[in-house]
Amino acid sequence: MLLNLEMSESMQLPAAFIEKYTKLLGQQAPEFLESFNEGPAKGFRVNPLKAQKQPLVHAISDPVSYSEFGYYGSVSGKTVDHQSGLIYSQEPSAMYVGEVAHPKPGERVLDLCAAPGGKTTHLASFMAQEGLLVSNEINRKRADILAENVERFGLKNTIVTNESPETLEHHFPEFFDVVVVDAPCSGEGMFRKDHEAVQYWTSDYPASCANRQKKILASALKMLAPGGRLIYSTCTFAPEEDEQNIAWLLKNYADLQILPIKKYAGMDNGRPEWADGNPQLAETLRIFPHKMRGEGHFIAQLKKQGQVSTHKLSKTQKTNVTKQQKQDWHKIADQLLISPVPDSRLLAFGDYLYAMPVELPNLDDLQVVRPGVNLGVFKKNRFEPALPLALAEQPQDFIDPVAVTIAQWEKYVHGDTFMVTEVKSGWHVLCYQNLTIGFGKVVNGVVKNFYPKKFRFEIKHDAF
Ligand SMILES: C[S@@+](CC[C@H](N)C(=O)[O-])C[C@H]1O[C@@H](n2cnc3c(N)ncnc32)[C@H](O)[C@@H]1O
Repeated sequence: MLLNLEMSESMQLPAAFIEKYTKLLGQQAPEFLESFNEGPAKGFRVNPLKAQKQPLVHAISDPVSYSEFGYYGSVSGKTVDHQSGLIYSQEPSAMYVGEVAHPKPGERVLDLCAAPGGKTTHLASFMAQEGLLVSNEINRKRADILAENVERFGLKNTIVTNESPETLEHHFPEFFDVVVVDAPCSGEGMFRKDHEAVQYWTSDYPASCANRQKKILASALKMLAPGGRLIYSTCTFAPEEDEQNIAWLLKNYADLQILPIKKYAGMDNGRPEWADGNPQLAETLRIFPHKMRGEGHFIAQLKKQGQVSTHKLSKTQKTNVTKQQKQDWHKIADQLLISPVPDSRLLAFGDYLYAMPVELPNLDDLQVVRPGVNLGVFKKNRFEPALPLALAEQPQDFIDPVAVTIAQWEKYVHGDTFMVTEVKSGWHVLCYQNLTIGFGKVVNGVVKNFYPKKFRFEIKHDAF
């Protein structure tokens, strides 16, 4: 018999790290340092944008008190909950960033350092598919993963860009109501999850991260509209990257003020004495792993003075599809969808067709990974619908959805064909219970499989 036990190995922390936090934390230091020998806290959020309101496989018996959508527990990627985008795996203390940001439907939101998408999917959970969420990631490979997670979550109001903050600032001057900077950091709060992260740590690392963070923050502020909010977070304990960066902002930007953050049991105030002593820094927030079930986070919320503008866009992105492309799309869309997206929001990117968010700014000269929902691909004289369209809509939005059993779902995600009865030939969305899972093309009772090869997996059933 094999026992699957999750062991936590004792961690070798750098001597300089131990010395630093012993000085900073005083009496609390032993408990803090000891917490690195425990296993990491795990959690997930449930996607409120899906018609299915509760996970079908994952238990939601252990809610995270400060998060509307969060639960403790690990996620299995090989489940219908995960494949359909109903759940997103996220370390519990990271969930408080999205809660603090809590954008409203209709707002313009920027997630500046967004991959792999934990905060983006959380922000979108509050936005009810309205307004605009620009989810940006500087690293191309990570931006692709971000786009996959955005698509799995089914986000219609979100575009994914792959830009540096310096480039982005020229496109969106004073544009956003909410800007989230979940900054690249020294990652001390990742040590338990990723033991290798310890190897990168040196005593100068936090200071070099802080320099990079200041540059990112300067760009972020150029994009923040008057009256808008900046949410800054890190998953590190280093004061250089946390309170000291906020002290720097307050000194250098007279139009910024700190907004208080609600603190739940176990959460700490920021430490003014770890920066320049400005008492307002106590309004920032710290989550420590020895005080809460989480890996640790720092969060600050700031407001830019001024009146919220009326949001007039000088130039919006116009549709660019040809008459032929429109015809090819409608041939399929009119059979599949109860209300296909208006033609004015169709955008062709090479052979791919996207549905743009409403009121999308002009995207010329930007590296865009995903300008909206990928509706499908133009093939020779025909259009093939794509998985992101299935995941962005709910079963009731489709004409003739096909209900599959769990055994058929397993075949689908493995890339196999399967049989259905009394289903008209042609394209259909496939649903397991109240979840859309993808498209299939039915030909004489056989469902041809169009689940993308890169996402396929096998469910192994234990033999008795
Ligand atoms: C802490 S991670 C973001 C995690 C993400 N917000 C989430 O919740 O899933 C920081 C991100 O910043 C990106 N990054 C690195 N250097 C950057 C820079 N100079 N400007 C902007 N982003 C940067 C990294 O590639 C990384 O994906």
